[in-house]
Amino acid sequence: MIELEGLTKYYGDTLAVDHLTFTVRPGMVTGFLGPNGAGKSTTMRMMLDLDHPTEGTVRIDGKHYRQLNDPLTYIGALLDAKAVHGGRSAVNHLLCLAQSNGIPRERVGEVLDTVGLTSVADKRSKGFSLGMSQRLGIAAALLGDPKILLFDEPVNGLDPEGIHWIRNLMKNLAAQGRTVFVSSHLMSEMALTAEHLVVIGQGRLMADMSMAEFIQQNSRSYVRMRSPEPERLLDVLHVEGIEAVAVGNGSLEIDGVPADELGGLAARHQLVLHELSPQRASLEEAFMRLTAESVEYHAHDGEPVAAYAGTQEPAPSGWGADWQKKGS
Ligand SMILES: Nc1ncnc2c1ncn2[C@@H]1O[C@H](COP(=O)(O)OP(=O)(O)OP(=O)(O)O)[C@@H](O)[C@H]1O
Repeated sequence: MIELEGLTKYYGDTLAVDHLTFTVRPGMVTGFLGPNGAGKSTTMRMMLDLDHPTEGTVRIDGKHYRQLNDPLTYIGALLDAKAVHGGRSAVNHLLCLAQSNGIPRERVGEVLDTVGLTSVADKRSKGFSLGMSQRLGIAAALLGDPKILLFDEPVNGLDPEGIHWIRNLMKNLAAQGRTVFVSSHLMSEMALTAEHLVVIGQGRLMADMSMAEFIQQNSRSYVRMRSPEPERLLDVLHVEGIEAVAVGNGSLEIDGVPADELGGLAARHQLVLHELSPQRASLEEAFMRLTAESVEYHAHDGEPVAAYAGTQEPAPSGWGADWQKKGS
């Protein structure tokens, strides 16, 4: 497993990661979520000793990364798919990694096959599309057959077939008892892949819980009812002391009463129902709700905004003119 304790990183005056303490456990896919600039990549880089913490520690199976012999056999990672020597062929890139980590060369062919790059194994990686580079990065992560895998935005650039493939790959790796830690901005994808979530905002831990718990705690669940006799339905609910909100189309929304209870009540009063549906928010809604306050950059509808909110500074160049930093 991966254990973080009080992990903190300052870049100059910028606090990128703020006393993060959590454990990533084996046997499941753990999703790592946070708005842009929340500190996800910085945290993953520190897990791999690519960045040094200002404070705190990361342990990989109880050891510091530097103490691992042949680290690729403990932990494999895809961080930046384009961070490869473009002049090298896919096979040579993997052979170099294999040699420096005591991994037999036959393994290179195996992982190229796993990620579907065998036919372009001898091509230079600088000609690879983003999707092909992602696959090569995943091959590198799998090379040492590690127990722990980190993937930063692994579905970037992949087509629907590729996304489906990586989803199954991650689930299979977790089912084999491995620790799989993955960041993604694609909430619908994360909802299908991860069982557990770690959510950060402005470098701080905001949630560390199961997917189901996260959605339940950070969203509203209610039941929608629709009847051709909305007035009578409202009366019946009123008599039972159940509050309902009319939302148009003759639909009512009811909080805090299970759908089967409401169905039973309608049946007892011989009320015809055209709809009786429990509504549960999506991961995306739950995420937006939890992180609304910690989002660093907001897009604005309508007129472009030229300056930071709450400061007199001009908006940073490189950002679209309609991006605005939230005053904190
Ligand atoms: N090398 C660096 N030098 C200075 N500041 C940095 C550096 N790397 C990251 N930061 C800052 O640290 C904060 C966290 O950045 P990080 O890239 O870790 O966030 P992230 O959650 O991965 O964001 P995204 O979802 O946009 O990739 C940001 O404010 C960022 O500007």
